[in-house]
Amino acid sequence: MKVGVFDSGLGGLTVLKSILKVLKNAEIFYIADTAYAPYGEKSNNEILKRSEAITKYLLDKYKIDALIVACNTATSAAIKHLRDNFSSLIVIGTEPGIKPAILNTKSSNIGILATPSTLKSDKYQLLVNDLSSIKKVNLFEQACPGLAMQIEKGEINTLTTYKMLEKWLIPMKEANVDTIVLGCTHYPLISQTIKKIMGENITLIQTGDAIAKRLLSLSEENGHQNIGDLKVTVLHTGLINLDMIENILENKNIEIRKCEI
Ligand SMILES: N[C@H](CCC(=O)O)C(=O)O
Repeated sequence: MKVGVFDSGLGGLTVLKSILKVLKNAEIFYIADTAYAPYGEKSNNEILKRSEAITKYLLDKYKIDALIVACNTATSAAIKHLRDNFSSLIVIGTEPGIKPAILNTKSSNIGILATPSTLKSDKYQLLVNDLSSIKKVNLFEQACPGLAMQIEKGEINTLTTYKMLEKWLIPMKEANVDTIVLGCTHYPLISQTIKKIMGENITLIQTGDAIAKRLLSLSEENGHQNIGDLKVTVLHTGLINLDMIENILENKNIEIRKCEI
């Protein structure tokens, strides 16, 4: 079983980490498209072109069987196109976990942190409309320009990141938000900073484990035997913070190298 995973940079490693907990007997190729990051401040068309180029690369070079779009922004811009054009692949995307947030909230006030592109997308709007019948809730949507790049630089705990978040989170805190959807795969990496501002009782929703579970079940339906070793290669198109990779994946045995796409 060969699995391709991609994101604009380090964020998708939060999804990869969940996959590493459940998947065996597979080779995983992770693309951090840092030469084109951030995706969240680019046009739909640019994101779609990159998503297509990366998928072609993974298919031609590594003959992947499954593709995980470990990025909410690329999922909103390109998932339909990828499914239509690469029909031989299992394609799994990443969407903001609004449903688990609705099921979790007691105050009925939910915060959504995501990139500007994700929040502007039709796909996001459709998701919100679809879920609105479950329960009446107030959504506090906040686009976070610049935040993914702070994380790429390794600024997880710095004062600049704290101040950035404080400006966006204080209004949520004042509105009695008890659940926040981390609608960008980079944001679980700053969970601690978010908790410092919102308090330890805040529930933060991320979807890595659900994606990993779905990958395993679709793979097994296709005959995958989940016993054996796992090999991971991280490829990056531009510069990348190596310390961050080690911190996120906790020094798992992985190969890291640059690639041209
Ligand atoms: N990690 C990506 C986007 C970060 C970026 O703006 O590049 C996401 O889930 O939306």
